Amino acid sequence: CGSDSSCYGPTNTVEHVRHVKRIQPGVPNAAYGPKAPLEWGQLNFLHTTDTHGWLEGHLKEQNYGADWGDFVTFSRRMKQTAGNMGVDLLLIDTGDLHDGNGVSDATTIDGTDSMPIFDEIAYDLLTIGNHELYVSEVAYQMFNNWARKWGDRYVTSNVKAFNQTSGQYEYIGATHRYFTTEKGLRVMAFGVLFDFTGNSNASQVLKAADMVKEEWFTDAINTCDPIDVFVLFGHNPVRQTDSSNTLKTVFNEIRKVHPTTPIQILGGHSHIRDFAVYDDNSVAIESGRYCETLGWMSMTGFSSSNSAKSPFVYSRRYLDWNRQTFIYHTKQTEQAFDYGSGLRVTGDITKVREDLRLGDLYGCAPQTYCISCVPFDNSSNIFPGVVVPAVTAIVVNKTREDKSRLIIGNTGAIRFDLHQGPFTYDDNFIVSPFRDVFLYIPDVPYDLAKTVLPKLNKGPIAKRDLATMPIPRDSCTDPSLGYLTRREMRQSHGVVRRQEVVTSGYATTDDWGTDGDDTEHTGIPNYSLPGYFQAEANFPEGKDPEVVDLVFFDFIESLILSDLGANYTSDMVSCYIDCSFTSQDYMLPYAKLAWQENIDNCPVAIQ
Ligand SMILES: Nc1ccn([C@@H]2O[C@H](COP(=O)(O)O)[C@@H](O)[C@H]2O)c(=O)n1
Ligand SMILES: [Zn+2]
Ligand SMILES: [Zn+2]
Repeated sequence: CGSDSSCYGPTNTVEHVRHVKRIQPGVPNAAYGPKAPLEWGQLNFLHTTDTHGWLEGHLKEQNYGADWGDFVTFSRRMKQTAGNMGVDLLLIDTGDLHDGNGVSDATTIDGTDSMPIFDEIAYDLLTIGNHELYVSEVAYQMFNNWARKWGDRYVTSNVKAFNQTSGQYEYIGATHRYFTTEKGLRVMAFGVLFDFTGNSNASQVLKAADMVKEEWFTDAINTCDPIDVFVLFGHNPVRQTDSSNTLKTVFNEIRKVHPTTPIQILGGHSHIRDFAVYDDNSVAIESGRYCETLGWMSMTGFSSSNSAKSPFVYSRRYLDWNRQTFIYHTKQTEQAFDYGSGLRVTGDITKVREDLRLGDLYGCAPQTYCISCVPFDNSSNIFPGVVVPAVTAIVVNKTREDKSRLIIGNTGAIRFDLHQGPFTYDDNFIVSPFRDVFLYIPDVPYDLAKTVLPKLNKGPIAKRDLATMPIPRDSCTDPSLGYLTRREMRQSHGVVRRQEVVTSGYATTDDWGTDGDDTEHTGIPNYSLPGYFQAEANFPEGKDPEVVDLVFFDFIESLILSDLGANYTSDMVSCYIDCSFTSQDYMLPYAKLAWQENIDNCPVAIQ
């Protein structure tokens, strides 16, 4: 076919517009909650991304209090609405399913108990995130179990896994998916990961620039089968932030062959709400993180024969992940909303939480400590407030406890704010989910060791995405008295009470301005933070030590060695406490050590 336009089906016609048109949102509702009904189009999208195991919802933040069971009900009701309206609704996920919550991370292999909970969502398309590829066992779980189960709906256009039987790297999911929607739109979908290099050797990530040269890809974009719309979805920020972003590479290749066919883009990875206009016939949405946001996008402009009638009109909306939102947009009441399927999933999550003992209490945090709602050196910041004292007190090799030590970590290892009140087994994973081993080099001259942190913070970050991300919460809290069980917590915030106030939360600015948030919020402070933190432990009083044990996460070993210079090599590095002592293991002992006051009557702070 090549570039002969006759062979790639319907194309846009006539009216070419300079600016991508949008459906005007309705009049805002003054009361707290969603501002107006969603603007449905002919083709609609619900988008999840970077859920990172938060299937239980946010137990301490009522604005994100829905759980995955509520989402099951919502997605089913929305599919039915689409059916009743005679339009299409696609459900899409763009990866990072693990690392961030006890539901996904408290099992020996991440995801063992959380992945089955995804079963009840009828996703049309899913793709892989970098967090499915750090650990070989997890990559194989995706390859051997979930890719098989999801079939051609799991599209991993540039990610392969090593098949131990064939001895070859093979695509984990499908390279692409060509399908026809219920209403007859012919869709060609590609699912691309950014140019990720931190994967274990169980997988192989093809650079997008190479992927687009693969025969299957050129065949797919030059196919004689008609294509009404491309869906380009991937674990990739929708805005070109750095050279590892691959969406634009693929977009450009599609455009060479299909200059005006609509390309709907869905992204993730940088954990923000965002929307970008690529060209007159292409827009892109990114839908936040951690089951805080559900993304909505719609488009209209296909003729009755499905040919594109430019200009298309689009809408986008970022929905807060709570039952009030779900109930409002399905025109239900609190009493009538639930489906048995959703309630069963809620029950499954409760069972997983009980089996894994995620509610076990380890301490009572005296206040809230956040990652970026206050400056990095503020005592309410989680680094000086919790992480530095915790690693100082707990990360100690008993045989070397008399030595001075510098402990260095990447700030990206801390994933979420720590809320005042009960600190549970679950909170350990919420704050520090990774299994990054504490390594060390003994007796490094202090004059050299002390140069490492400044060098790290000047150099490239072991990718710290959170620095640019808004944290949607107040630093002040409103503790209600008494310790609540999970069920009580859930009941107390399952429905956000309507108040005549605008609460704090995401206030997003994107290519279309500031009206994308479904519920208006006042916004929250978001201070930037360095890529790395450091704790000084057991230093002599009033003077510098001669040498220190330099302790660090294995995740940043290569950076540390390069900053120490050529005299330091990996054979000088060993496990500090033992090779199973990781970043999952210091917060619980610290909570036991530092936060026992009020433990029997620990007030829950639900924001
Ligand atoms: N073992 C690990 C793995 C990752 N990180 C941090 O997570 C960041 C990536 O997270 P996304 O959700 O944005 O994909 C990575 O840049 C590291 O900061 C880690 O610390 N340890
Ligand atoms: Zn992520
Ligand atoms: Zn990611």
